Amino acid sequence: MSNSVGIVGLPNVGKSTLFNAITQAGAESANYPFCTIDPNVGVVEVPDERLEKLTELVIPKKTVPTAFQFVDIAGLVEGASRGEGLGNKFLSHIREVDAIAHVVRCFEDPNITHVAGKVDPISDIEVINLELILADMDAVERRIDRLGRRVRSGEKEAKLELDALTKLSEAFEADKPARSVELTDDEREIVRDLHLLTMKPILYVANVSEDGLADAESNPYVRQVQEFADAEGAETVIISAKVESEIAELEGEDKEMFLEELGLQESGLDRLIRGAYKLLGLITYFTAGVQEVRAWTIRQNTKAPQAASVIHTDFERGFIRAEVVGYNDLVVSGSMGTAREKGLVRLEGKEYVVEDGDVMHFRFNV
Ligand SMILES: Nc1ncnc2c1ncn2[C@@H]1O[C@H](COP(=O)(O)OP(=O)(O)OP(=O)(O)O)[C@@H](O)[C@H]1O
Repeated sequence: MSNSVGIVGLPNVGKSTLFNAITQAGAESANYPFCTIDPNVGVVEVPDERLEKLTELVIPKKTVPTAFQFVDIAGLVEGASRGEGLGNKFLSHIREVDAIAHVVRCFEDPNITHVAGKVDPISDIEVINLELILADMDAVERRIDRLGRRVRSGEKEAKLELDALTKLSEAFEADKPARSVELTDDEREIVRDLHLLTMKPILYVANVSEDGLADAESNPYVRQVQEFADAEGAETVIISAKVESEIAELEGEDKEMFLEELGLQESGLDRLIRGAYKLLGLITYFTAGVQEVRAWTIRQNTKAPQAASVIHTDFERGFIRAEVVGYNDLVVSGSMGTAREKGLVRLEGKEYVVEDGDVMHFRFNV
């Protein structure tokens, strides 16, 4: 499963600084076979206190967190949809990611040029969003043109498709993204293969200066970003990319001391990782054996055999049943044995929908 979040934003807003922090703090991609090895891809492990607790309980030889990837998508400038800058190449990179983290400059620095001459988060967001909307509009219009003959000959499916495309096209005309359009499940299915850029879930990353981190909530630029995001039903994560790149160089106690000095509970990167994981619609289940305690990523509403397939396809093919105990039940019990004695370990079949925090053991036969 390749879950990836693309980092986008105008030039000089702090994307590379943030991406460097990600790769510095990042995980060995070798541990995660699904991750791409590419200089523009940074693998991050998902911080999860539950995994630490399970490690204390089971004392395994190894603990492995779950991971996903960020992709650095540099090169978006005004006019990209018309081929300016890296233009279409840039847009095709966004097409491949599952969600978007949009970095917005909320720091002042006279020495760092702003492409538009001044710091103006809403205008920056709108420039990028407009490029994405124009690219989507182009894709939708080309599809509408191709449908023409089939619609005229009265084909019912073509008519349904045209209705969906028209709704999207009207939204684009009003500078609204595809994700704001209400589509039926059927319509959503029909337009899925267009991989519309503005259909992808998005979160905004407000990049503030180091000094501005303490009272970021009162930074008017941050407030503007938050209001914009709220109106779209999107989340905002406030970070200082510069500070994150410093934190990423530290480990253990040094890192904790630095965070304490800054008055932070956890790094902004950890908050961003968690926000992005949620944005992708992902949940975690665990396996907990003496060899290895490990977190695994699945989409919400995944049934047990498909959840098992992220460990190995044989687990899905030969799935018999799963032994399941909820994380809290296991922690309260103190051990798998006690949880079993208390009747908290359930046997579940093929139709079981795995929940976030389930501790699973699969029985299979191939
Ligand atoms: N939070 C911050 N506070 C102060 N300066 C910052 C912050 N984040 C980034 N910078 C500085 O802003 C400058 C531009 O950052 P960066 O190169 O990361 O931008 P970018 O978005 O990757 O630009 P490009 O797309 O042109 O590569 C750098 O000098 C960087 O150190």
